[in-house]
Amino acid sequence: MTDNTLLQIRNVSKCYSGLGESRAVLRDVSLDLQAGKSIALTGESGSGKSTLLHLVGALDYYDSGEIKIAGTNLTNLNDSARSELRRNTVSLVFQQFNLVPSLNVAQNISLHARLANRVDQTWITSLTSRLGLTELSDRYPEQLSGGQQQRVAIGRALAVRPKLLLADEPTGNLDEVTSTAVMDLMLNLVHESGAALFLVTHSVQVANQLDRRVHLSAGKIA
Ligand SMILES: Nc1ncnc2c1ncn2[C@@H]1O[C@H](COP(=O)(O)OP(=O)(O)OP(=O)(O)O)[C@@H](O)[C@H]1O
Repeated sequence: MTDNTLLQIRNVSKCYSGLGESRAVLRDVSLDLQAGKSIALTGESGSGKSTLLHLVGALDYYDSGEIKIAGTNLTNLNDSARSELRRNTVSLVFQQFNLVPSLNVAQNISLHARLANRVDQTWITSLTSRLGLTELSDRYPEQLSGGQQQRVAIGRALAVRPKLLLADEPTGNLDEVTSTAVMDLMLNLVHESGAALFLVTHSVQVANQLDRRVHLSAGKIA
């Protein structure tokens, strides 16, 4: 582990059990991600990509191994410490944009920053403008296109200036042209904010835009 290692995954394994059987979904997965760098996680459907992302986002629990984020060990971390990590250090962008329908664009973008009590209005105003959302600030999610909604979700995730941005197929719902534009913007903003990016994608084109590509095959890093 080097000094600027932000995410350290060591020998992580996870099984899902049900109907009397237990199935290994992740086996002995290890990787490091440095601050300011990006990794694309690729692999066939069912290879365990989302499961790994959820473990890193402290949304689920591993059976063995260890995950550390910015020096914090997720093993045995209690629920309130997990929530705090998700509020202050890690942000998530999903394929489904998960915007709050009753809040307008400006309110959605600043939502998590407000909840974390970390509103930096200069950064939020700049983010909103860079994302091309200034003119749309008063609109509600249902009045936006898919690409616009995803840009709001990216703005909301970056508004808190997370150390680690997790993204699960963030452009999976968008057409190719919109996807490329949204990805370019997201990568620029991630780079500018100094965050590390851990992104799940099926797209080789998207993966090639990141610093490194890690391939999962049947729960193991290939
Ligand atoms: N809650 C769960 N209970 C039982 N099995 C699960 C659960 N969640 C996922 N799985 C199984 O674990 C395996 C890995 O799922 P995961 O969603 O991580 O794959 P993925 O690589 O992200 O797939 P995709 O690219 O299709 O989204 C799959 O076989 C899936 O059926």
